[in-house]
Amino acid sequence: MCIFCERARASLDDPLAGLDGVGGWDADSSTTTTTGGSSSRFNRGPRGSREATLTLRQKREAERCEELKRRARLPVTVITGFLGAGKTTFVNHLLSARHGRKLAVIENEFGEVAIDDALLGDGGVERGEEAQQVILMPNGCMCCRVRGDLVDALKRLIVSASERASLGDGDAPQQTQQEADKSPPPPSPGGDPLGGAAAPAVAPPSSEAAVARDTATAGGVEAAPAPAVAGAQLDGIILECSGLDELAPVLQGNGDAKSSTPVEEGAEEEEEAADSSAAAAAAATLVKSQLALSDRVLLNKSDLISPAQGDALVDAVKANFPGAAVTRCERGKVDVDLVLGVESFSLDKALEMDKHFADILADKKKNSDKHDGHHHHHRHGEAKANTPPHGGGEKSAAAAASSPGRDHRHAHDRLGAQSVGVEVAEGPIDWTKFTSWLKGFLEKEGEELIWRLKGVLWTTAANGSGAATTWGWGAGRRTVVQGLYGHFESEVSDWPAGATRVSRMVFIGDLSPRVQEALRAGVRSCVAVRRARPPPPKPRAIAGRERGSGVGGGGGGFASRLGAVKFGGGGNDLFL
Ligand SMILES: Nc1nc2c(ncn2[C@@H]2O[C@H](COP(=O)(O)OP(=O)(O)OP(=O)(O)O)[C@@H](O)[C@H]2O)c(=O)[nH]1
Repeated sequence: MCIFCERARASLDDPLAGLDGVGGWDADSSTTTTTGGSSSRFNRGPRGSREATLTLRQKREAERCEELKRRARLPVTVITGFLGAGKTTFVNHLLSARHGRKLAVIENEFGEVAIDDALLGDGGVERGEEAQQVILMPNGCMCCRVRGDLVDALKRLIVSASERASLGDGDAPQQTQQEADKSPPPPSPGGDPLGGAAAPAVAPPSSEAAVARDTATAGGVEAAPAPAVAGAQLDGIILECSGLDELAPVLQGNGDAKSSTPVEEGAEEEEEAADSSAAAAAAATLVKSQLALSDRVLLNKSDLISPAQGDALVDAVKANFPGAAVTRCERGKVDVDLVLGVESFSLDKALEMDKHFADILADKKKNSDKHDGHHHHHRHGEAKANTPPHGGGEKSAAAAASSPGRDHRHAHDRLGAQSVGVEVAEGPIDWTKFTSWLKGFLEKEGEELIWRLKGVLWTTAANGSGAATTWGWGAGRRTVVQGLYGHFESEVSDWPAGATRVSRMVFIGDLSPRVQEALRAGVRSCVAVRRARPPPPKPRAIAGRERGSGVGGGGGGFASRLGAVKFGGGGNDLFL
């Protein structure tokens, strides 16, 4: 707060204090003094009804300071939900809807290779009129590994918003609080990736997207102390989907029935069964903990269930989590006012969360020297290095009223998910080959192995036309692949002008090292074979009409003309 504001505040708290020497205060009578030609009256009426009047300049300063404070309040919305629940789809809805806010998305990408950023924002979202911004926080759990990054990102957004506010906004017309709440800070100059186009929002981590999309968020961060922000104990939104058969028991309270059982070393089958049980229990815990912290619950993919199932699920959520507003939707399409700027942050929940963090730290310390007792989640000696830190939502686990004492690591680890990322830039993927390989792989290895796959592929031009790979790659297509549990779909479009062609795929699931390697090799094996360009057509007799048109006159000219039209000027230019 600036010196003027401090004095102004002090004077309003106690008119006898502060402001001395600034405007002049006659303690004994209602007098007016003048400073620098500006009116500076501090009228003292009957005791207790004093009224201070600031100079225009002082008022400006104070207003500016308040403005700065107000603008620094950047609401943050955390979006979380399980793999494939529809978080990215929802964030894209937020980004493209016309709501008058500018949003930044802080996204915790779960996986070795970033995909979600390509699916958000510039990656093909039809944007609304407001500039948007996506900030990536690769591969981490919001509550542990990337917590510091999240705090940093939010701080920078706040600072950048404050800086913008201080740049000449003092003379701007005053907004109503409501307008101000909806009005994002203006872009800052210079293309600063954080301060540039947009104000903040947080996007989901891939799996539990905190968008803080657990991965996702949008909206604002209160200028709260960093730990509070980092805890993502802000507005929680869960996007849950159509897996109602599985979810309903969880919500009914018996989803934890298959809790972990002690596993004996060497009992392979039992261990696998326990793994599966533990994963189910961990998933249940995760869902419950996310729900416990959420103020808004979006039941997405309602198109995939019957109305009766939808009713049952809504009832179950309401019965178990009465604090949450439940909305059914398809493709995340809800009124944005339902989820942005609701300011539903709960201090109680936050405090509980802080306790949870303290527990985690203590637990971490206690176990640092011990062999991990949860050996069943990294079975068959799998390397742990690649185990994704699943779940910003587990941080909520301890905060979940139902299970405050849960071990944070349980939910992380028992999910037992690994991710494999593949990036290929040498050439486009032969789409026909890729689909055939993927189908074969899932048949052979089992569909349940891969929980989630997603990618943006540079595919041969043939994709979409059904034709086999041609001798030239052409411009290639941009193919978005989305898959859940053995089902996958694709969407083909053209690459935006100037975009770098590259293929990126991520697979998430119960992936042993062998399977991980097979997935990497499999994708790479689908790179299109670059065929030699066929020789130009032989010179042939030109029909009279053609000759008359001036196209002919020589076989070389014809071929050259053809090349220019179809292949961009002839030569071996196979890469248009
Ligand atoms: N039928 C149907 N499909 C949907 C709906 N919402 C999203 N999807 C599809 O579900 C798949 C996953 O959606 P995403 O938005 O990528 O899910 P996510 O939660 O971000 O997934 P992760 O990246 O794994 O965390 C995509 O193929 C979407 O097109 C919906 O309401 N109905």
